[in-house]
Amino acid sequence: MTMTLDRLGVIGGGAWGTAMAQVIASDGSDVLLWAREPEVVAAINEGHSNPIFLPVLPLSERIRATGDLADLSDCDALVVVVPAQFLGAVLAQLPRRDVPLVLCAKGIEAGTRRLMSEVAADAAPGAPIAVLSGPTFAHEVAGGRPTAITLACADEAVGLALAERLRRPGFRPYLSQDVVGAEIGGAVKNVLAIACGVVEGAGLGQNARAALISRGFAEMTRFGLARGARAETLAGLSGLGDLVLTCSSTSSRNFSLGKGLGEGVPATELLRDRRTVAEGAATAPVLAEAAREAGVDMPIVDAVCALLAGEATVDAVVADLLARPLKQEGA
Ligand SMILES: NC(=O)c1ccc[n+]([C@@H]2O[C@H](COP(=O)([O-])OP(=O)(O)OC[C@H]3O[C@@H](n4cnc5c(N)ncnc54)[C@H](O)[C@@H]3O)[C@@H](O)[C@H]2O)c1
Ligand SMILES: O=P(O)(O)OC[C@H](O)CO
Repeated sequence: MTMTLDRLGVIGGGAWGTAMAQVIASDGSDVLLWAREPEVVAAINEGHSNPIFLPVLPLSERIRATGDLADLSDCDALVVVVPAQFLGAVLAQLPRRDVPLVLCAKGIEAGTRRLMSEVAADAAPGAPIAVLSGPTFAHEVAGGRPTAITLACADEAVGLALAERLRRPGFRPYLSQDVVGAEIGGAVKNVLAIACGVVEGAGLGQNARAALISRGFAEMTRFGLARGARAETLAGLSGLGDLVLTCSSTSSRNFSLGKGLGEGVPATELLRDRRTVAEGAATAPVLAEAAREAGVDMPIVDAVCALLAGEATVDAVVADLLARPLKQEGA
C-alpha cells in the first residue's frame, strides 16, 4: 500500500512548529500551519516571519497560517508541535483524526502521567502515530543547518514514508520503531537540562556538568528500560544526543531556566509571564512520581523538583547528591 503524503499540515506556531514548517517548505512544498495566536497567523501570512516565537529569520512564502483547525481537514498528515501540557486539548478539537500524526512535544502530561503517544492514541484512536525527536534547536533547523533526528513509528512502512517525506538535504531522520524510547529521551533530557543549567548558574564547574550529563543519562536509561524503551534508542539522537545539546547551551530554554535557579532566582519568578515553554518544569514532578511508581531511583530529577518547588537550596541538593551511599557505576 502506498501512502499519500502530499499535503502536510503543522499544528503549533511556536519556534519548533515554525521551524518544521520551514523544513517542509524548503523543497517547494506548500504547508499550512495552525497557530493559536492571531498575531502569529497575521505575521506569517503578511510578513513571512514569526517575530514572537522565531525572530529574525525570514520564512518561506510557501508557509500559510490559519487560526482555524478545520482548515487542516484535507491534510494527508499532521506534524503536531503543541507543548506537552496542551496536546490533549488541541487534538480533541481536530476535525479529522485518522491521518498520521507526527508528535514533536517533549514531555509527560501532568496529572495523567501519559506519554505524548498515549495522549494522541486516546484522542485519535485511528491515527498512525510517529514521534520526531532529537537534538534540534529550532533556529538552527529553520536556518538550514545540518541536523539529524529520530523518527520513531511502530509501523515501519508508515515511519519510512514519513521520513522520506520530511527528509531534506540538511535534515536527516533516522528510523526507529521504539516510540516509547524516543519519547522518554526527549522528556527526561529537558529535566536534566534544567539541572545542568543550575550547575552553570551556580558556577559549579565543568567537571560537575560532565558528571551530571553522565549520571543523568544513567537515570534516563533506568527509567526508559523500566518503561520498555530500548537501550539503543536512549543512547541515540532522541536521548543522549539531545541531552548533550540541551545540557551545553543557553539556547536551551530548560538550561536557561536552570541557570536562573542556580543564580538564586526563584522558579516562580523565572516562570511568571513567559510565552515560551520550558517543558522540563512541568515534566519534572510528574516524571519523579512515575519513577517512584516504577521503583526507579532518579536522584537528579528529584533534586530538580526540590529546586523548582523552592523546597531546597542549590548547596543543599548538591551536598545531598554527593553524600549518597557509594554504589557500582553500572547499578
Ligand atoms: N524550540 C525548539 O528548539 C524545539 C525543538 C524540538 C522540540 N521542541 C518541542 O516542541 C514543543 C513546542 O515548543 P516550541 O519551542 O515550538 O514552543 P515555543 O516556546 O516557541 O512557543 C510556545 C507555544 O505554546 C503554545 N501555547 C501556549 N499556550 C497554549 C495553549 N493553552 N494551548 C495550546 N498551545 C499553547 C503557543 O501557541 C506556542 O506555539 C515543546 O514540547 C518543545 O519541547 C522544541
Ligand atoms: O529549548 P529547549 O530546552 O526546549 O530545547 C529545545 C530542543 O528540545 C532541543 O532539541
